[in-house]
Parts: sequence; C-alpha cells; structure tokens
Amino acid sequence: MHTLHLPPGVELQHNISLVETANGGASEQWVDYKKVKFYTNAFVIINDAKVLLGYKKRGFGQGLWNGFGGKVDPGETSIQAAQRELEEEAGINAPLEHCGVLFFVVDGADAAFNIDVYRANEYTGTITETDEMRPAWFSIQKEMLPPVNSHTTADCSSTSDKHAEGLPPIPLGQMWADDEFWMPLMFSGRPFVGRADFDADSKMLKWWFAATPAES
Ligand SMILES: Nc1nc2c([nH]c(=O)n2[C@H]2C[C@H](O)[C@@H](COP(=O)(O)OP(=O)(O)OP(=O)(O)O)O2)c(=O)[nH]1
Repeated sequence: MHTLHLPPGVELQHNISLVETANGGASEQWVDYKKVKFYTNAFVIINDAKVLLGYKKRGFGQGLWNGFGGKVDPGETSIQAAQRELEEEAGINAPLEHCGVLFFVVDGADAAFNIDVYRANEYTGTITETDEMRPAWFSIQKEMLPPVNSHTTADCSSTSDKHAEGLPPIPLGQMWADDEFWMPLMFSGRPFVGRADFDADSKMLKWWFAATPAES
C-alpha cells in the first residue's frame, strides 16, 4: 500500500492503515499556523438512527449546530475535557469513545484547533439547554452513511427507525462545512483523521480526510 501524505498538523497516534476518503479545495497550500490548541467534540448516537446536536448560541461557531465540546483545560486529559464539556453544555454523561481527530485552521486566527472527536451510544441524565447550547435530536439521513454500507441499509432505512421518527435530518447547511466529510465516518465507526482550512468568513479553502478501510 502506498504511503499517505498527511497534511501538516495531522499526526497519527497509532500505526493504523488509512485510506483517503476526501480531499479538495481551491487553495494549493495549507494555511500556516503558529501554535495549536486542543479541543474536544462529542456526539451521542442512538441506535445508529439519531444524533444529539447542540445549537451554539454564542461565541465561536455561533448559529451552527455541532457536537458538544470545547477547550481542554490545563491539567485535564482530552477524555476528561470531553466528559466535562458534555455535562456542562448538554447536562448529560456518556461513555465516550474516541473516534477521530480533526485539525482545523482558520486563516488569520492565532492558533490551529486539534479536535478529538468522541462518540457514545447511550447517555445518562436529563438533556438540558444551557446558556451556550440548545440541544436537539436529529435523524441520521441515509446520505450520511458511506456508500459502501448502502446495500446493508437499503432495507432498514435509518430514517424510518422508530428512534428517529418525526425528527428533522442533520442540518448540514447550518454546520461547519467539513462535517459532511467526516460525520459519515464517525457513524460507520471508522476511525478517521482530517484537516480543514477556512478563511475568516468560514468558507472552506482546502480539506483532506482519511479513515481506516471500510469493511467489505
Ligand atoms: N463539527 C465541527 N466542530 C468544530 C469544527 N471546528 C471547531 O473548532 N469545532 C468545534 C470544536 C469545539 O467543540 C468547538 C469550539 O469550541 P468552543 O468555542 O465552544 O470552545 P470554548 O473555548 O468556548 O470552550 P469552553 O471551554 O469555553 O466551553 O467547535 C469543525 O470544523 N467542525
């Protein structure tokens, strides 16, 4: 297998084999960055049918739907930060599992974001709106499942699952533009890495994603 050329900032924690799943953008070059800050982003996914997102009411990413997360504080591990942020922003606890790493650069920002992405299939507690986030459930539309799975999902459309009945589909038009590339990898349980660069107006300039090979 040929060696993948990882974009600057994307590092592999383990020696896993990866296949490229997406790349593109009008820019030739990746945006330069001087330092890196560490963040988390967590998703609760029930029965592969619905996902909990939060509407960001203020601050960075205001007006967008996203998982729950934020900065890793000094003295905290990434998983501790992910659990704390999920509780602070949605009022719940969940057995989070690491599922991917996203490297995110905004042109002109002082630091790049290294985002550990987590998922869980269950949660405890009462989902609660906070000053920062308004949580809501969305059904996982079939298009968010990778094509390789389409033959296995044809007879059991996730949107017809009783857990997702009546829910709106994931609002990709009101989310960060890179999410459509890696969310399907998260839903299919394929560990992923990727990088997305944005200009100051949140337009995506360049992107690259890879994941472990899909099971055939
Ligand atoms: N889905 C998605 N999330 C992203 C992208 N870029 C990006 O920073 N995020 C996430 C990572 C974090 O969960 C969140 C930014 O964190 P934040 O702005 O809430 O962090 P913060 O420092 O205010 O956190 P806090 O500790 O004050 O809660 O946005 C992206 O391209 N897609």
